Amino acid sequence: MTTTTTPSTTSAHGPLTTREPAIRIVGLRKSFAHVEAVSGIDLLIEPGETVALLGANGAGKSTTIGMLLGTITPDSGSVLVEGRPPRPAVAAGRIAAMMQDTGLMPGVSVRELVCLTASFYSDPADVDEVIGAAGLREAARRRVDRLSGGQAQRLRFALVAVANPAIMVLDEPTRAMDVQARADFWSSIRSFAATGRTVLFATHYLDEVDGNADRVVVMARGRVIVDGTPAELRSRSGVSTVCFRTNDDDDRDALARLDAVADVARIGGRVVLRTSDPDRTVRSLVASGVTWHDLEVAPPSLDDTFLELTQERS
Ligand SMILES: Nc1ncnc2c1ncn2[C@@H]1O[C@H](COP(=O)(O)OP(=O)(O)OP(=O)(O)O)[C@@H](O)[C@H]1O
Repeated sequence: MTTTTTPSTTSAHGPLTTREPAIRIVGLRKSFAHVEAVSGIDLLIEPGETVALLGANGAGKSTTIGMLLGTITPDSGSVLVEGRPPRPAVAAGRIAAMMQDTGLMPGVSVRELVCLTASFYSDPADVDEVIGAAGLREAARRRVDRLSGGQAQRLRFALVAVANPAIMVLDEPTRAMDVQARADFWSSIRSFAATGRTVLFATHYLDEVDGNADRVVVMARGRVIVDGTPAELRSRSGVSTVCFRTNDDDDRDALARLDAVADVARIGGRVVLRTSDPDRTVRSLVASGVTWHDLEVAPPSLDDTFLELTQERS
C-alpha cells in the first residue's frame, strides 16, 4: 500500500458522531450449550474512540462482536449502537464490520466488487478513494479469487470502508498480512479514525495496540478484566526487565539471587533479568561485583502484562 487517502469527514448516512454513546453494552450474556461465552459485560464506547479488544482464544471477543452487530442474539442484557438496537444501526449503515474469513464473491475484479458493494448503500464513499486507502490501486483489476491473503484482507477492509460507516468493527483484521502490509493497513485505519469515527478492533497482536488504540479492553472467560489506556494496562504488570552484557562466566545462580529478580535468561549474548523492582535489582547488581556494560532497564511489555492478567484468571 503506497498511498493513503483521507476518508471524508461526513458519513453518508448522517453525522459521524451523535450525542449518544457509539456503543453501550449493559449486562450482556450469551451461552452456547454448556459454554458461557459472554458472562455479563458492560462497556461504553464514546464516538471517536479507537478501542482494542484483547483476549486469549475463546475469551468471548467474537461472540461480543456478533451481539454488537445483531448476528447473535443475547440471552440477556442489552446492546445499543448510537442509542438503537444493532440491526437497525447496521441497516442504516451507521456500523459496519470486517469479520474473520468473510467469503469474497469469486469471478469479479476488486474494483467491481467494491462498486457492487457501494451500490447497496444510498450514499457510499468514493470507490476509488476507498481502493486507494486500502492499498489496492495496483490490484484493482485483479480477480478477487487471485488475491494474496493480505490483499484479500485489505479488500475486506475496502468493502467496509465503502459503506462509509460512523462505527467500524474489525475482527482480527491483519491476519495473513506481512509486516509492511500491517503497517500500511494501520495507517489507513488511523486516517479513518482521525475523521472522528469510532473503531473497535479485536486482535492477538499486542504490538498493534500501541499507537493505534486509545483504549484497551481485555476479556477473559467472557468477562472484561481490564479497561484502560495502553499505559494503564502496562502499569498493571509488576514485571520490568534489566538487560546488560557481561564478561563474566555466566553465573545464573548469582544473578538469580539479585534483589527482586523473578528469572534470568541469556538472549543474543545479553543477560535479561525479569524483575518486580528494577531499582533494587540494579542496586544489588552494582553491589554484587558482576561486571556489566550496556545496561538497559525496560518497563513491562504489553505481552507480559497481557499474559499475567489472562493467566491469573485461567
Ligand atoms: N456457535 C457456537 N457454538 C458453540 N460454542 C461456541 C460458539 N461460538 C463460540 N463458542 C464458544 O464460546 C467461547 C467464546 O468464543 P469466541 O469465539 O467468542 O471467543 P474469541 O475470544 O473470539 O476467540 P478467538 O480469539 O479464538 O477468535 C469459546 O469457548 C467458543 O468455543
